[in-house]
Amino acid sequence: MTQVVAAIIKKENKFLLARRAKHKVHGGKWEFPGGKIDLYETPEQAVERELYEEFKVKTETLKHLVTITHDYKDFKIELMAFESVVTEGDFELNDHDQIAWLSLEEISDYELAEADRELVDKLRTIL
Ligand SMILES: Nc1nc2c([nH]c(=O)n2[C@@H]2O[C@H](COP(=O)(O)OP(=O)(O)OP(=O)(O)O)[C@@H](O)[C@H]2O)c(=O)[nH]1
Repeated sequence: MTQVVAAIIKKENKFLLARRAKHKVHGGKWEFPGGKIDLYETPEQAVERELYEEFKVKTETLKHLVTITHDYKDFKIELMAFESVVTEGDFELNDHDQIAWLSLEEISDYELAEADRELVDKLRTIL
């Protein structure tokens, strides 16, 4: 099972989502930014590294919020979501073609990565 981390970044009741670039696996789908955990890395280090690679922003990981698993048939992921805050930098797009700040209601209108529907449902109950 592939371990993936995702950052939940909240600003005035809106959450940061990013759209995966067309050429990537699940291209065109919206997700919470993050990626696979590298060998010898903690989940927190992975979130912070990914956010820097993807957007050139520095973040601090506050706490683990929820973990879900999803079976994409050809691979299975364990998706761990962490509450993060941006401490430095302005968003620059590298791996995504768009970002958006959305309320939990607005998120329903976006085409999410399959695994994220359950994640959003869980977030609704705790945030
Ligand atoms: N970052 C992120 N990935 C997600 C989410 N939901 C979800 O199904 N995934 C899936 O988890 C996997 C994460 O891989 P990735 O491609 O973003 O990770 P990476 O940057 O480390 O990988 P790469 O360097 O191989 O491209 C992808 O298959 C992605 O579609 C989510 O909310 N955030």
